[in-house]
Order: sequence, then C-alpha cells, then structure tokens
Amino acid sequence: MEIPNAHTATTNNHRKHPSITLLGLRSDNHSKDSTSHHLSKFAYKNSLSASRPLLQHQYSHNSKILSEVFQNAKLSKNTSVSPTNVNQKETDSSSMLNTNRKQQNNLLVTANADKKATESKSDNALIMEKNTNKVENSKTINSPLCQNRRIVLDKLVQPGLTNKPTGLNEAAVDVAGKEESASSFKSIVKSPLEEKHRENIPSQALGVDKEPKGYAMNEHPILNLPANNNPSTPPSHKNGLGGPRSLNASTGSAASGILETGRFVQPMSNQNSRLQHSPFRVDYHRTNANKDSSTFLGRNNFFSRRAVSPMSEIVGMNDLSSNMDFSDLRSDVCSYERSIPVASKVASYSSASTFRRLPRAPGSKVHTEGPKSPLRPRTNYRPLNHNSRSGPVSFDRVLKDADLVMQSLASRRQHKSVHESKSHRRLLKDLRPYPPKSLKKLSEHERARLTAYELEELKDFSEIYFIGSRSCEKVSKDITPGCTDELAFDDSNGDYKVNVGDHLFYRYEIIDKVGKGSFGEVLRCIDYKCGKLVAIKVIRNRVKCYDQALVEAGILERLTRDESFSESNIIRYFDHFNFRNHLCIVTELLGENLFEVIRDNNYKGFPLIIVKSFAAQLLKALSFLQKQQIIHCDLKPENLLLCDRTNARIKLIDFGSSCRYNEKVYTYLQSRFYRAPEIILGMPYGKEIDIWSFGCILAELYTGIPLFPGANETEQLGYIMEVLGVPPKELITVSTRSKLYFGSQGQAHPIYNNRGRPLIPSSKRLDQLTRCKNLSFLDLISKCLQWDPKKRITIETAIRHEFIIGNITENVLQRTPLNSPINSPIKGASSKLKNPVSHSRVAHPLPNPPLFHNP
Ligand SMILES: Nc1ncnc2c1ncn2[C@@H]1O[C@H](COP(=O)(O)OP(=O)(O)OP(=O)(O)O)[C@@H](O)[C@H]1O
Repeated sequence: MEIPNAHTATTNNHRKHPSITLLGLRSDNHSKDSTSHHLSKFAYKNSLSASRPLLQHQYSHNSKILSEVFQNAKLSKNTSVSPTNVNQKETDSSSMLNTNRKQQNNLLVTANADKKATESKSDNALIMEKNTNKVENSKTINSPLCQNRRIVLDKLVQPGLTNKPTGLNEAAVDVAGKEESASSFKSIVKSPLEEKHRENIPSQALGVDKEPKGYAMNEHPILNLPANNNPSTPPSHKNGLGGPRSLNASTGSAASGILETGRFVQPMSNQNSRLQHSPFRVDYHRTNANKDSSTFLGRNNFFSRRAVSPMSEIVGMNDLSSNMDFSDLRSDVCSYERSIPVASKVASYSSASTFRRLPRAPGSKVHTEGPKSPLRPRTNYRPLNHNSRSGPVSFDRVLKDADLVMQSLASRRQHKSVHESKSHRRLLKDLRPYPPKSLKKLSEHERARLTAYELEELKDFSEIYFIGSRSCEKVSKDITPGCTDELAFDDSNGDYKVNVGDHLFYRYEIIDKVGKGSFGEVLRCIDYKCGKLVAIKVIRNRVKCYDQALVEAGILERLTRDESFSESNIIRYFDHFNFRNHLCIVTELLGENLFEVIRDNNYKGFPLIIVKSFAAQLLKALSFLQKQQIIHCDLKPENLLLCDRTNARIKLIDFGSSCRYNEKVYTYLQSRFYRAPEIILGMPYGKEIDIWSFGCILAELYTGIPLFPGANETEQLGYIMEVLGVPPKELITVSTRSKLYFGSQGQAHPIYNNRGRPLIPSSKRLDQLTRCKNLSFLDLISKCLQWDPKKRITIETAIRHEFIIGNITENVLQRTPLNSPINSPIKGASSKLKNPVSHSRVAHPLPNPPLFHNP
C-alpha cells in the first residue's frame, strides 16, 4: 500500500472524528498490511530508544509519516525537514494550562513567598525563581515524584533550609566553596596524559558530576596580584624559540616547563596562591618522553572529542560521543597544502582537494569528488550579479544572494528528499489545533489505553490533547502509581527514556530525536494544542542541568518578548514545563546545525558568499543580544541552525551558558575551540568573548575545520599564539593564569600539540590557515581575533565592515592553495582586491602584523 493513500484515508477518518483521531483511536485496518510493515521497518531502523518495540504496526499515523520522513532524511544524511512551512504564528500555548496550574498549586507558591520576598536577588535568581514557580505550578502537589523535585527546588530557593544558595550566583559560589574545602589542592594541575584520559572517560566515572568545574568570579582579584617579576623584559614575539624560550626542551630546562592544566575548580581569588604553593604542582616538560606519552594514547590521540560547552562540564555532563580530532586535521592541512601543485584544481571555493586524504569522521558520508559533491557549485558559477561595485550592499541583498547560492547547492541533494518534502507538506496541511479533553470525558477505549501510572497522573491535568499513539510503548508502562523513584523515567545518564509515539505532557507527540547536547535531548514533536511542529529540549534529570535550563528558559522568554525579536535571528521560544522531573523547553523547530552540514560534506567549508550571509545574520543576532545586555558565551557552529535547507537563513540557539553583562557567574566558559584568550588566561571578560568566537566561526565556516583546534587549554593557547604571537605584556601581567603559560619575563613556555608538533608563536598566518585570498574577509577575522578585548572590533563596526557590506567578486571565491613557504606574501593578491588599503600594501596586505606577519 502506498503511504500517501494510507495517509489520505486516515486523514479523512480524522476529519470525521477529530477527537478520536486526536487521541490515537484510529482505524486498525492497516495494522497488518504492507504499509504498516514498511513503516515499522522505518521505525525500527530509527531506533530512537533501545526499549522501543520492534513491531509498531499500530503506530500513530502522524508518527509513522513523520518517522519515515525523518528517517529518510537521516539515511540520506542530507538534512532535517524544514520547519519553515510550519505556521510559526506565535500562540500563547501555555495560557490555558497555566491558568489551571495556578489554580491547583497556589499553595506551593505562597509557601516560599515570604522568604523570597525578603531576599535581594540577582536577575538570574529572579528568573530561576519565577520559572521555578511556573514549573512548580505545572506539577501536582500529591505526586511523590513531584514532591521530591519540589524539595530539591525548595532547597535551592531557601538557603536557610540546607545552607544551599538562593540563586545561581550563590550556587556557583557554593560549588566553588565546596570544592575549596573538599578537594583542596587536587585537580588544579593535570598532566596532559591525565587530561587526555579525563576527556575519554565519562564524566560521571571521574566524579565531575560531584565536583563541577566552574568557579565563581570574584570582584577583580587579578588587579591585586603582584606585578610580573621583570615586567620590563618584553616577551619575544618574533621567534617562538628565541630569547628565554630557546631553552632546550629536550634537556627539560626548568624554565621551559609547561604547566598543563586541568580545569579550574577554585575560586578565582585563590587561583594564584594555589598554583604557587600547591604541593601537587607539576611542571610538565615536553620532552621526547612526553611525546611518547602522546603516542601511548593511540587512537584516542587521533579521535578525540570536539570541544563542548564548559557548562556541560560544570553540570557534569560532558560525555558526548567523540568527533574528529581537528588538531590532526589542521596539521595535516598545513603539511599537505605545501605539497599541492600550484596549478591544482582551484575552480571552486571548495577545499576538497585539501581534505580528500583525511580520514572520515565517524558516520560521515563518503566523500565524492567532482560534480556530485553537493556543495560544489557549477564551474561557471557567478553568484553575484551586482553590476555596480560602488556603494555598500544591503543586508537583504546579502541574504538573497546567499539564498540563491544555497538553493543551487541544495538542489543537488534534494532528489533524496522529494518524498520527505511531499509527506511533510501533507502532514503539515493536516495539522491543526485540537480542543482539549478532561479525564472524565475520555472514552472507555481511551481510558483502556492509559497505564495505571497515567491514570493517577492525569488527575492533575485538566487539559488532555494527546495520550500517546495506539501502539507506542509507553515509558510509564511499568511504573507503579505513586512511585517515588525520581529516576524511574530516566536512563543511566539521566535522560528521559524517549519512545516515539508517546506523549509529552499529554499534549505533544514525540516524532523523532533531532539533536543531543550535554543538557539533554532535542525532540521533534507535534503540538496538538497549537497544531504545529515544535522542538522540545528535554533536559536531563540532574539538579544542575535543571537549574541551568531554567535560566536558559528565562533568557529565551525575555528575548522573545522584545518587540524587535522577529528580526533577531534568534530561536523562537514558546513555552517550558516540567514533566516527570524533566524540564522541557519548547521552541520553534529548525534544521541542521552548521557543524552537521560541514561534517556531512566531509569537512568542506561554505562558499564565501554564504559565509558572508551567515556572518551578517550572526552579527544581527549579537547586536540584538547586546541590546538586551546578554553575552551568549557559547557561540559555535553547532549552535547555528539552518532554518531551511534551501536557503541560507540561520538562527542562534542554546542560551544555556548565557549571562547578563552584570551577572557573570562563571569564568570557565565557551567551547574550547572558540574560547577567548581572556577566559583561558583568567581575566575579567565581557561581551567581547562573543566577538572572538565569531571570528573563529567565520574562519571555520569557510575552511570546514576549526581555526584553533586545541585538545586542551594549553594547546588552545598554543594554536592562538601560532597566529597572533605572544600576548602583550600588559595582558600577561593581569592574567591570573599567566604562570601556567608564561615565564617570569613574559616569555611563552614551549607548547606542543598532541602529535608532538611545536606550536611556535607567530609561525602561521591567517591567510595560510584559511587558504583565503579575500582580504576583507581576513581583515574582519583578524579584527575579531585581537588579544586585547578592548581592541577587538565592535559589533556595530563589524556590521559595517567591508566584508559584510562590500561586494564579493568571483575571483575571490576561488580558494588557491598556498604552496608558498610560510610567511611569504600572497603573490598578486593586491590586483584582485577591492580593499583600498591592500592595494597600496602588497607586502603587508593588512595592517595587522601578528596575523599577517612577514618578517
Ligand atoms: N529548535 C531546534 N530545532 C532543531 N534542532 C535543534 C533545535 N534545538 C537544538 N537542536 C539540535 O540539538 C542540538 C543540541 O541542542 P542544544 O545546543 O540546545 O543542547 P545543549 O545540551 O545545550 O548542547 P551543548 O552541549 O552545546 O550545551 C543542536 O546542536 C541542534 O543540532
């Protein structure tokens, strides 16, 4: 049987009996036919949950269609279904439920009100408190599970009860304080080996769940530090091995020791003294023996995890699966690029020839060269049709140009998704809001399908929209009513046991899993109340994750309320609720993240015109955040999601690490590859850290690989210094962590990457690493990548930068391999450039010596 027919038949049935259809009471006629077999095959392959039944022949029809659709998408490794056709009109989806929640649980809110009122709270604390109340209101007073959760939350909001903090700020201080007393000197310093092992061992096994890695930021402890021993001695910028750094590493000279660090776990004010006096301090010399230790790490050395948000370590959840080791990719690129003949095929922007030899990332598609490559444009490709080169290009124009290119590129991989889009469209057509039911109004059939636990649970739900598809295996199947086990619905990681077809909150139908982060899983769901597809981030059942997610929901809520939000390129928030001890954040459904797009294309970057469009949109989002005085703190390609596969529109997600300007709780922030130097060096930070990440992302979007792929913080700094040289003395002086990386004279300790290659300051140029000849592009990146946050380009200036508002001509879309020796000038580049500065300065094309240093 053809799926469309089945769908149509069922759809007609739905129309006749909407309420029956809504609750999954659909015709069983198809239960044993080939369609159901076909669909159950998809559902089985989908393997969303290990506990899911193999036969799902009575699957919810919507689930079936969508599961198939999205499975197809997954199998073809193309992209996820676009949400843009969904009616995005914002609905106050929570109003009815909230009314009911309030009526049910005013008691709980009032219980804590007095104490809360007397406390002066930070904004974050207020957000958390508000959200806590909101979540509390959505729960039943009688449920034992919810009682337990409430106890936890009460502890958080009532310091008097258990000496627990009032809000997040205090929570961080408390955490740091606990660590200070409990772990004393331990874990300040770790050898690289230890760090490596730590990265490959689940965080729980190492107890990081109990010993979070964040530490509170004190007022300005670094300003009280003694000055450097000999501040008058300038650091060596020109040669990585010059001056004091020329000490022979192989002899293990004490002065050249590298202090390989683990994560900070101490309050900042104690960092310095701890480091100086800790008996556990390890001066790690990178000798041959140390290189051997890298070899010892074997495959782990090659495949290590992609940097994740440190917030995941703070909450003790950094056990994501491994990804490509980009340091290897990067060094291979560096060595390979010199062996590429000058006349190699450079007909496109693609860096395929560079990366062809590199190993595939686990699960990535086999790379096909030539015209089949989805991101390879036609050779006669002329994306830009600006005839006039004078005057700035409007933001809309940039978007339209990029959309055109994206359409042309996406069309090559669309044949696999024809079915997907048809089914998707059909399903969306049939989606509409459904009226709620109460428990009393459920029919006998419907009641028969409820588990004992659900019957009990439903007493607290006055609005029921969906009770699960007919054949789904309900996660509450084996749970006894009144069960007090808080983890009854969770797997060993604390993730909710997701079953396709099951309901969430008796309102959403789980269709598919679209993403996973350190905080939980993101599910694609149908919202039966509003009749649309949504994404729901189901947060892990861990107190720290839960609290952090409350802050995220609060920030998203506040951002969405702003009147200029619709043009902000930030994900739209709908609602959040607590279901079975899991905080769930409902947002609009988006497409793939940019890292996935690059990965699926074998780590090839985007054409410059698309990078330009992404840059403009991200700057718009950052500008909006700046208006709201929010620092995102975790910018990376994984957090930039395509709205639709056929255009180049993106939105920014994941505000789990974000903070307001005046509420900087953590000093250990940002995913490592995109981490600003002030964070690595332990200095006060501000919104400029986002600009740093922005610069790193720009380069990565173009090349396909991270610009600074450090396997640990020391390496990270090493990679940065390779391009930027040694940081200015003033910064080293105020850095609380300077002793880890620099000698008393401000000279950098030798640093080797995890393959033993020395990372020599000022030995690489940005144009070499990016293999890009567009000087306006390089100029923008270089202005983002400044040691001194104050010297970094501002968002306003970046929006008006030549790269964003200027034209891009075809010749600069070409990516010529650099076969010239390191530090040689870019031959003939000036004749192709529009940048007036560069026309007159061939030898030093850009006014930024460290990045374009040419001794
Ligand atoms: N609204 C959405 N639509 C589609 N996919 C999404 C959506 N939100 C998140 N995802 C996917 O899920 C992934 C994880 O989401 P998110 O970054 O919010 O989780 P996290 O736990 O905060 O991750 P991290 O480990 O970076 O902190 C994203 O990279 C993205 O691919």
